[in-house]
Amino acid sequence: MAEESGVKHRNRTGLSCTESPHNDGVCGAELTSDPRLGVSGALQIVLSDEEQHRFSLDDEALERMLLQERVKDLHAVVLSVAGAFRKGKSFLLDFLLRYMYSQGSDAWLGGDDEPLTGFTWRGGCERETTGIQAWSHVFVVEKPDGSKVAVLLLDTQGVFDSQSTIRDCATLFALSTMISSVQVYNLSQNVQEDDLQHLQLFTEYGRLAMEEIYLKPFQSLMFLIRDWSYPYEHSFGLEGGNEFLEKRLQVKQNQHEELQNVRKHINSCFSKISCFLLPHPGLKVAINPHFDGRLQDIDGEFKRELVNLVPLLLAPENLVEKEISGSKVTCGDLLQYFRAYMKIYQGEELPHPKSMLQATAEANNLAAVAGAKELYTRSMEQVCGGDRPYMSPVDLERSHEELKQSCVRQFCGVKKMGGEEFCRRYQEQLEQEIDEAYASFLKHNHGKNIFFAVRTPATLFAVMVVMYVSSMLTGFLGVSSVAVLCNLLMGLALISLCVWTYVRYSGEFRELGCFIDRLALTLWEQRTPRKVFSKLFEVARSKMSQTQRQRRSSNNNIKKRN
Ligand SMILES: Nc1nc2c(ncn2[C@@H]2O[C@H](COP(=O)(O)OP(=O)(O)OP(=O)(O)O)[C@@H](O)[C@H]2O)c(=O)[nH]1
Ligand SMILES: [Mg+2]
Repeated sequence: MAEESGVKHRNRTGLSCTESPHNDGVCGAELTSDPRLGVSGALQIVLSDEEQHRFSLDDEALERMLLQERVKDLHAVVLSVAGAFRKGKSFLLDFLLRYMYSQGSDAWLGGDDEPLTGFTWRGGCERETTGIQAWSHVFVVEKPDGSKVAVLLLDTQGVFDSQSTIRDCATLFALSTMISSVQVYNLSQNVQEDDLQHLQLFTEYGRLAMEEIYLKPFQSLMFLIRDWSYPYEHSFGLEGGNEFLEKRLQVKQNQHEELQNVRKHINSCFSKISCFLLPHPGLKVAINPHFDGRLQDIDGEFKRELVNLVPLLLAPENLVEKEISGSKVTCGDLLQYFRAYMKIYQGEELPHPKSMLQATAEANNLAAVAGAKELYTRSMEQVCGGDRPYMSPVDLERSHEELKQSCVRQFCGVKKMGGEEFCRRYQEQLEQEIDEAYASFLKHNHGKNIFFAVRTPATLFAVMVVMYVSSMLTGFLGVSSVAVLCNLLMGLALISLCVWTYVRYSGEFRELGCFIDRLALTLWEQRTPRKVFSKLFEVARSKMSQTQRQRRSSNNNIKKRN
């Protein structure tokens, strides 16, 4: 009977989606036997990978649902319910389904002893819904102006369950907010400051993923406060809710900047914000493990307010069509947006939202790293900065080691959050950054060495001298081809020297200057002039012996002829 700690309410028929003509051709749905709901069901459109903490789109199921002939060209109205887990989101959505299926009947709430079915809901403390589910039946509704719209209902994974990271929660909340035209933010008892802070974080994560930032990136947000216990201050329903929310979201002059920013952010994100205060549904709903959603077990006050709430969201005159960049979106377009947004969240280009402690600990540690590194750079500038003369590398290394140690001591001395293990990672980062800075100081110091400064012109000059002597020698020995080659190389060295001087003087064509420097360095390190010279000498010697041999044989021939 009981699954985990509560009874699941979904009533599967076991029918396959292809067996019925009434199921909109959508597969993957959990089918229900409720005659009101037909054989439609909850369709898992965003699947969550528990281990990898990744989400994926069931593209095929979504395509079959949104590209049905009867809805694909209709403007979409998307209503989603999101918020903390175990707060009655799926339960509420099942009443929304009853309303949609009743087609305007006043008795839409149903009979007293009918179990509540649709999106799976249950009692207990463990989470139920995962990823994002859509009701497989897309409702076609005619608005008072005669236009037809397609209404989609989305149920989302509750945030802050014990298995999801902040990033998972932010991804699902942001995705559902970006896709929906009405987002119901389901809260319990009150609007706490952390509820607002999380809404700020999640909507900012959504805004980041949108290609262009519009003045108001999202449409309608309704704070739905369940188990409202203060009707004597703000009455149940929309009016009391709006009064209450206006007070909560008010930006006051004497408010701390942090509080002001949260409020300004939320106000700036949504075109319309409202609030509805819903009473407690009664103890049977909250704690009876056998409660299956029958109206007879629900408090009258709750039912009265439910009758006011649901038409506010779904009555034809109140339906809000989904708009992206100012134009209304059809079901067909919605599929493309869903795919595009999902891809962004699957990629790695967005920053990862973190828990408050982790973000604060990171900020603490990064600030301490920056402070310690600045101390190192400043001190090293005094030791071997731009205007200081060349310093012996041994002394420089000694200064570096001393400063590094004192900077690490400073880093360890700063009070930081996150614990020892966490801080050690940042200490390692600091040490690495200091070593990199040292490498650059070392290079700079090296550049001040007079010998280093003249290395390129000295090498080129040496090449010129060697080539000059070689060309004289080989010319004298009669190996004119080698002499010409030597002259050519001497000319090239001279041109390189001129170019290098010009680059150093003007600061232009620096790539060319670097190339000449690298060439000179290679010659310098390999002692190539010496090698070239010995090679030339060898070539000249072999040429000489060859000409001597030729001369000898021609002399012999002459002698023979005589
Ligand atoms: N206190 C209280 N409980 C409610 C309310 N509405 C539904 N419940 C109960 O809350 C429990 C959880 O309902 P669900 O609809 O499964 O909750 P959920 O938010 O979808 O939970 P997850 O899918 O795990 O995120 C059920 O036992 C409902 O009977 C409400 O307004 N107040
Ligand atoms: Mg649920």
